[in-house]
Amino acid sequence: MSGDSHPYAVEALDLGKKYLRGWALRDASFRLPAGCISALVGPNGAGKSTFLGIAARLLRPTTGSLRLFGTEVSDPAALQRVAFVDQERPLYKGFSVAETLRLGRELNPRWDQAAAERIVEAGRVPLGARIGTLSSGQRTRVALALAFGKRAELLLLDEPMADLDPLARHELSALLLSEATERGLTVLMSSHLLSELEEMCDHLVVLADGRLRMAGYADQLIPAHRLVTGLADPGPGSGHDDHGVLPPVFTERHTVIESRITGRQFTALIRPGTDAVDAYESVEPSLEEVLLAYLRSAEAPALITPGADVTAPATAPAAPQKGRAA
Ligand SMILES: Nc1ncnc2c1ncn2[C@@H]1O[C@H](COP(=O)(O)OP(=O)(O)OP(=O)(O)O)[C@@H](O)[C@H]1O
Repeated sequence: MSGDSHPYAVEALDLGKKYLRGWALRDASFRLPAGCISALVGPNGAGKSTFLGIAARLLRPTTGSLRLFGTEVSDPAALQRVAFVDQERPLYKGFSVAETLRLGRELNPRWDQAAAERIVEAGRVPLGARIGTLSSGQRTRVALALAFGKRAELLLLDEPMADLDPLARHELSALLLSEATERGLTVLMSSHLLSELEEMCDHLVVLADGRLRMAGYADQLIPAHRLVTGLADPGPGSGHDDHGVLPPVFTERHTVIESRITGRQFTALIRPGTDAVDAYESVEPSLEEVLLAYLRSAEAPALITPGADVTAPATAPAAPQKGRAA
C-alpha cells in the first residue's frame, strides 16, 4: 500500500450510466473501505461491468461522481492506483507470455516482475507460449499476472473465476487472497454467483437491474436480518381453502424484504425494527438467503451498512478478517 492511507478505496455518489437503451447503472451511492475484498454480485445485466468500466476509466458516467482513494476518477493520478482485468481479457494474441509481461514492465514504472511470474508459473503457463494458443483459463491467469505486476492498490476484476476449473479456481483464489492480504490491496471482483466468491470476500456490493441493493461487510449484513416462520393470519375469506396472510405486525413494526405463504404457514425475511420477534420462530438467515431475497424483491428498501454509506461521516473502518489467509 502507498503511504496515502485514505480510508476508502471507492466512494460513489449518485453514480449513473445511461445508454440509448436506458439506464445501465442508476443512483449508485456507496463506499468501499480500503483493504477489503469485496464481491460485486448481481444477475446478468445488473450493471456490474458498467460500474467496473467507470472505475477503470473506460466509461464516462452520465451522473454522479466516483472517487478512488479520495481522487476523482477523471484525474489521471487515480489511474495509476488501479488495475482492471476486463471480462474479455484483451491481450495481444501474437505475443508470448514473456513478451506480455515485458510489455507490462515497459508500461508500468512500479512493475513487480516476481509477483507477475509467480502467478503465471503457479498455473504452469509456459512463458514462451503465444497468448493466442492459451486456454481461456490460462489467459485469465496472464491477465491477473499483469494486474498484480502493476502494483496497483485497487484491483477491479470482472468475473475473474468464470473460465477456471474448480481446482484452478481454488488455487487461484488462495493465491489472490494471500497476495492481496500481504500487500493490503483492495479488491472488487464481480460474479453472478455469490458462491464463487463467498469464501474469499468479507465485503459485498449487490446490484440488480442497475440499482444498488446491498453494500457492506457480510458479518454486518447478515445479522441485520431474521428469517421468521409461523402461522399465517386468516385470509380475508373464510373458506377452508383460504390462504393465510402475513400477520400485520411485520409490515407495521419491521421491514419485510420478502415473504411467502405456504398453506397456513408464512416465511418472511425481515429487518427487525425495535420490537423483538420473540413470539415467532426465527433464525439468522444465510448470506445466500439474504442475497436472494434482495434480488427477488426489487421493491424492498436497499441495505447499505453505515461503513458502506457514502453520506455517513468517514471513519477508519476495521476490516473483519473473514476468509483472509493468515
Ligand atoms: N455499450 C452498451 N450499449 C447499450 N447498452 C449497454 C452497453 N453496455 C451495457 N449495456 C446494457 O447495460 C446493462 C448493464 O450491463 P452490464 O454489462 O454492466 O451488466 P453486468 O452486470 O456486467 O452483466 P453480465 O453479468 O451479464 O456481464 C445491460 O442491460 C446491458 O445490456
